[in-house]
Amino acid sequence: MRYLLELKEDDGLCRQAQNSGTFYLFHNLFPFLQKVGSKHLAPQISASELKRILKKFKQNKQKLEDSVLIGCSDECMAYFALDLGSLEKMDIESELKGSFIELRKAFFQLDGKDAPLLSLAQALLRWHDTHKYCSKTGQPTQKNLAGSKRVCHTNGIIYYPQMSPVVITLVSDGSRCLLARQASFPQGMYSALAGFCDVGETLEETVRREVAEEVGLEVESMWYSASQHWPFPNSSLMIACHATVWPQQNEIRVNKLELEAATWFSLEEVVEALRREPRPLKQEDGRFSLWLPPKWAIAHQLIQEWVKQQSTMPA
Ligand SMILES: NC(=O)c1ccc[n+]([C@@H]2O[C@H](COP(=O)([O-])OP(=O)(O)OC[C@H]3O[C@@H](n4cnc5c(N)ncnc54)[C@H](O)[C@@H]3O)[C@@H](O)[C@H]2O)c1
Ligand SMILES: [Mg+2]
Repeated sequence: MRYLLELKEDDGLCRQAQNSGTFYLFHNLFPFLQKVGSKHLAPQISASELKRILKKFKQNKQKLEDSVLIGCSDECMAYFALDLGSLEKMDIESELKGSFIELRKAFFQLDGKDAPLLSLAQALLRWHDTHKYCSKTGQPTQKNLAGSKRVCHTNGIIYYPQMSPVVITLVSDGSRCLLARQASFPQGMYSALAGFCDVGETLEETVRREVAEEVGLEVESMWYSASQHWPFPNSSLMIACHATVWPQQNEIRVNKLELEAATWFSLEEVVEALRREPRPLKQEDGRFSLWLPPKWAIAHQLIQEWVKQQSTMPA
C-alpha cells in the first residue's frame, strides 16, 4: 500500500517501476483479452515485450509514460494499463494473439482477479481521456506519471479522478425480496434497485429516496453490506445496502420511466434462480426464466445474504 503511494508521489520511482512492471493493454478503452474455453483472461505484458511491440509499430518507448498505475503485487511488481488506441487494432491483435473486446461484453467471463483491475484501469484511462483540459483556464492539463492526478500548470489546479456514489438496495418485506429490471437488462434478468446519490445527500437519504421514487415504498430500516467499484457507464462506487419495508405497506408502484418491472419474489423463487446460469433462458411458454446478476456482482452478494438471513430466521 505504501509502495503504491510512493509511486503516485514520485515520478522518478514510477518511471523505474514502468520499466520493470507489467501492462494491461487497451484499445480505445476495450481491454486486450485472450479466450480460454468459455473464460476471458487478461494477459499482463512485460515492459520488455511492450517495448518490443512499440518498436515494431514504430512508436517511441516514451509511450510507456502514457500508462496509468493500477496496482502492484505483494512483491512490489507494479501493474499499469496503457491504451494503444493510436495504433492499428488488428495489427496488435494478430501480434499478441488475442482481441480487444468491449469490457461490458467480457466482464462476467473474466477471471475474479482480472475483473476489478480491468474495471479500475478502464475507469482511470477514461477519466484521463476526458480531462485533458482545465475547466477553469481551458489550458491542457498534465498527468503525473502514475496517473493519479492531472495538473493545470497555468494556475496550479490539481484534478483527481472522480467517481459517482451509487446506492444499490435489496428491499425485503420480511418474507419476500423486491427485484426489478430496466428495459436495457438482458431478458429475464432482475436485480436490486440502484440509484445515484444526489449532492448533499447521506446514503440513508439516497436509499429512502430511490426506493420511494422507483417503486413507491417507504423504507422502515436499512443497513450497509459492502461496496464495489463499477466501471459502467462511468466510474461509480456501488454501495450495497439491505432495507426493509412494513409488511402491511408493500404494494409496489413501479416508476415506468426508470424501470420496466419490479416484483416481490419468494425465497424459493430466488433460491431456484441462484442455481441457474446467469444468462437468458427461454421457457416453453416463450417467457424468460428469472436469473440474477453473476457471482461477484455486488447485487448477487446482497441476494445471497438475504437468502442466508431468511434461512436463519425463526419460522
Ligand atoms: N441495478 C443493478 O443491479 C445495478 C448493478 C450494478 C450497477 N448498476 C449501476 O448503477 C448505476 C445507477 O443505476 P440507475 O441507472 O438505476 O440510476 P438512477 O436510478 O439514479 O437513474 C439514472 C438517472 O439518474 C440521473 N443521474 C444523477 N446523477 C447521475 C450521475 N452521476 N451519473 C449518471 N446519471 C445520473 C440521470 O438522469 C440518469 O438517467 C448505473 O450506472 C448502473 O450501471 C446497477
Ligand atoms: Mg435506478
